[in-house]
Amino acid sequence: MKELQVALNNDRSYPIYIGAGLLAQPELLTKHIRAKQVLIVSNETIAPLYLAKLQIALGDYQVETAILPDGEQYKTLQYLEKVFDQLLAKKFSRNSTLIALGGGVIGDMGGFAAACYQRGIAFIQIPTTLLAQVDSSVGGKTGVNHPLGKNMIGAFYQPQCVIADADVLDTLDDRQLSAGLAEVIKYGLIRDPDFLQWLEANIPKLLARDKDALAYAIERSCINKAEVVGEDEFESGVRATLNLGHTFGHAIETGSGYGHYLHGEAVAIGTCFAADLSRRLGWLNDADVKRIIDVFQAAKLPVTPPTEMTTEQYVDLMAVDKKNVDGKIRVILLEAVGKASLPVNVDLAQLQATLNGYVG
Ligand SMILES: NC(=O)c1ccc[n+]([C@@H]2O[C@H](COP(=O)([O-])OP(=O)(O)OC[C@H]3O[C@@H](n4cnc5c(N)ncnc54)[C@H](O)[C@@H]3O)[C@@H](O)[C@H]2O)c1
Ligand SMILES: O=C(O)C(=O)C[C@@H](O)[C@H](O)[C@H](O)COP(=O)(O)O
Ligand SMILES: [Zn+2]
Repeated sequence: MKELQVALNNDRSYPIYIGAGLLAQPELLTKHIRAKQVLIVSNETIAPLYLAKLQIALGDYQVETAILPDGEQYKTLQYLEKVFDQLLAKKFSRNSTLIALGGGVIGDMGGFAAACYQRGIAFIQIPTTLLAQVDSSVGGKTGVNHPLGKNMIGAFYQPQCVIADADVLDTLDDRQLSAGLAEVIKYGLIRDPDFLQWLEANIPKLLARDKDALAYAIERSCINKAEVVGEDEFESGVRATLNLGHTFGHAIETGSGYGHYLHGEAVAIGTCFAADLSRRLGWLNDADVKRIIDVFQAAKLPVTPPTEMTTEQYVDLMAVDKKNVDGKIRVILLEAVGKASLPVNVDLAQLQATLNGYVG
């Protein structure tokens, strides 16, 4: 097992445990639980696979469950309410613990529920998708979607620990594995060019679920994420680089209806779009853009946006991005392959012209 640390101020640092068979090691979990009441939040797909293991590990606790329907379209305030209903119905007190057992949707919702319930109860992330193990379970961004914008209601709220058991990825389907690779590739593009090179050589192994390759990709991704979050927990600077591809990606997710495109797929398309904008600014050349498109395609990810949406719809949705300031759309671009910019104001005419090239 590998143990990494997310280093934060005020004693809020926490470990990320990465390895095989971790769900069968109850002490990893129990050493972070302070009192008897534990609520496990999961969904209808994951619970039948892994809930019993956790319940066995927590044999001495009062374990209750909140099982949500599966899908990005349920990452809403309405379904968050189901978690609060259960916490209240079972009379959970302030020293109780919420465990999020699932992918990014469950992690974001569970974390937000924990942040809100009685103004904050302890929270543990047990990520079960590649995307959640390499990105969403680390760093404390929690929240839900709104019909008009992705992750628009939420809080920064850090977990007590993250337990990433690589074995659970065995049951993940290939499309979800590829979606996770989009965020893995992101680290290479924004700050870790050596990792990008490694990925270019090893994506076939990752797609074939080679255990060593996956373990390495998860660890190196978490190292990158932990470093960025440790430097800028609340996104006043460098953390915004983790949003590469997300301004456009979130517009695709919201505009096409949550759940149609997976988050990682939308991020892959959004990153290729950001690469195109970076080329127009003279920061990348044609070969750089091709290299970026190639790496996503090698990971079996889409690279062009849905044409059912219009330029106007895209611009409208990008106008509600959290990085925007004073009504100006701001995006993360690439100054080079392996080096992200901080948020850049985009010229509206150039944005529209670029979008017209894709969607007419
Ligand atoms: N908080 C953050 O920093 C952050 C970072 C990236 C993404 N996100 C959010 O995460 C969400 C995407 O997360 P995701 O890609 O994990 O999607 P997801 O949570 O919807 O999970 C994907 C699918 O895989 C299933 N699943 C999960 N684990 C499984 C397993 N082990 N075996 C079989 N099936 C399994 C789920 O039930 C679901 O159907 C988005 O809402 C995105 O906004 C948040
Ligand atoms: O941790 C971060 O910071 C990220 O931006 C990670 C992203 O991969 C993630 O999708 C995040 O939820 C997007 O954040 P948002 O602030 O744009 O909603
Ligand atoms: Zn993301």
